[in-house]
Amino acid sequence: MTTTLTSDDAVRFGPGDVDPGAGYGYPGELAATLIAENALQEKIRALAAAVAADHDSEQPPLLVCVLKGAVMFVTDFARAMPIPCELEFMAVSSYGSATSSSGVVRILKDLDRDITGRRVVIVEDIIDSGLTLSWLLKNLASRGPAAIDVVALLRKPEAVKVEVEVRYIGFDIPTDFVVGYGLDFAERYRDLPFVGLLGEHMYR
Ligand SMILES: O=P(O)(O)OC[C@H]1O[C@H](OP(=O)(O)OP(=O)(O)O)[C@H](O)[C@@H]1O
Ligand SMILES: Nc1nc2[nH]cnc2c(=O)[nH]1
Repeated sequence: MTTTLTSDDAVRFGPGDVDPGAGYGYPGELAATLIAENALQEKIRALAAAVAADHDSEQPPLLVCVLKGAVMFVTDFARAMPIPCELEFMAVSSYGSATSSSGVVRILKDLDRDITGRRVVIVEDIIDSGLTLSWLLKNLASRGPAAIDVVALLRKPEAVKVEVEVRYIGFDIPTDFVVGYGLDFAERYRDLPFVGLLGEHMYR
């Protein structure tokens, strides 16, 4: 289910090449496409089928979307699920406007309801250091759910500082800072429909 990508899978472009960020108002800001829109959507359908196969419609999963990064993922994921699911949102932040985790997770918005006895599926865009997810798992586990699983679109295996048990992972990717499809740099680029690499001149 997990596709492993290396730096060689990044489609880099230079002067004279088509710049995929240009059509979205970001000309000259990206260095490469890492995961194209169709590859993302195909993977999301596979992840939704795998999660649905482990649940039954009698006890619909409660998807907990981790804002803001997972917002694009959860909307496509929920619509690809062949069984009913319910949605909740939680906003946490450990990055602020930086490109590495501060390690301090803050709740910016909590869940709106009790999750006691529910089968929770945390929907995350990316596991980088693993600090956010490990904190979130402990926090939600203390609220008495029947089960907690995690579906993450992206993971950076070489950056992980805290090992976390994750059942469903879309892509293992290199450690480069990625943007697009919900992932930002200083709130920009979330609106891109693909995952790309930011040009180094944009943040160094
Ligand atoms: O594994 P980690 O190193 O903890 O990184 C992963 C977290 O970082 C991002 O959130 P961020 O704090 O940037 O907030 P955002 O989703 O609102 O952009 C991302 O959405 C994950 O939640
Ligand atoms: N935009 C973005 N946010 C992150 N949060 C943790 N890792 C990343 C990353 O590579 N890109």
